Amino acid sequence: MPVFAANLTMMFTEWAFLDRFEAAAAAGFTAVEYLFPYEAPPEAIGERLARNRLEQALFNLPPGDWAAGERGTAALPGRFDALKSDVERALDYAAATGAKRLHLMAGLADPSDPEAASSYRRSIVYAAERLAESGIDLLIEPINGRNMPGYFLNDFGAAERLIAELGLTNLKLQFDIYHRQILHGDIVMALRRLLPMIGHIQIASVPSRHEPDNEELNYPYLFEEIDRLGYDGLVGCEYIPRGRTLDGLDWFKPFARS
Ligand SMILES: O=C(O)C(=O)[C@H](O)CO
Ligand SMILES: [Mg+2]
Repeated sequence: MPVFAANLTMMFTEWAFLDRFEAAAAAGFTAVEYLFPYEAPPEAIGERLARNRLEQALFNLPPGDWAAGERGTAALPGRFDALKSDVERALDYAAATGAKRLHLMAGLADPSDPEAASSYRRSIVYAAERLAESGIDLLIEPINGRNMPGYFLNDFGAAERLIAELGLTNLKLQFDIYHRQILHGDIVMALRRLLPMIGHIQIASVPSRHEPDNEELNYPYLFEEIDRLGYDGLVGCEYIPRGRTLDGLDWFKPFARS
């Protein structure tokens, strides 16, 4: 059975961030992910993880000025020095939480801009090589333009080619099924073909990005396929609960830690 990670940025928002760890564990999750941990001390997060016997699945490297609309800086020329310190900051949190995969966001840039493409490659190579020293994988994730207009990495084919071309053993694909369906569809055949480079999977309903129990995707079938493929990573629940988080967890009951 897939091992699911509660996304504490989008789920359990009825609680303060540091209290979400206990709420997720009480609901039966054995792992968590979130977008950004940086507003809490790393040791406080590490303590919550240990106290609640939770695995830290993933978080994002610092994304630039999120409040100002930035969505990562890796593809933004002139931001390389800041990216290097962002990598160090993320590594501090990875050390405190035991995270073994970090997601590097590209930023808002034109995919056909050679300067952006060059900055993106440079950032990825630097970050991947630095993370490799700690046995951590670097993930890149294609994101659809409806959710993130202008995002640089907006195509699974481009991500696949870049990962293959760079040949970095710890550079992996963050396969968000929600984005895959919106961008390209053909989810199962893509899971089968890209499995060797998949470092993390995420789920949500399409088109509303709610619990994986409704709308256009057949998640019970997809969970069985993930098992058939022998995927041994984690599945991040990156969805917006329709109502209260706990009221929307019927889909999760067969997978919950008792
Ligand atoms: O947008 C997504 O799907 C992600 O997973 C990013 O990490 C956060 O925007
Ligand atoms: Mg995602």
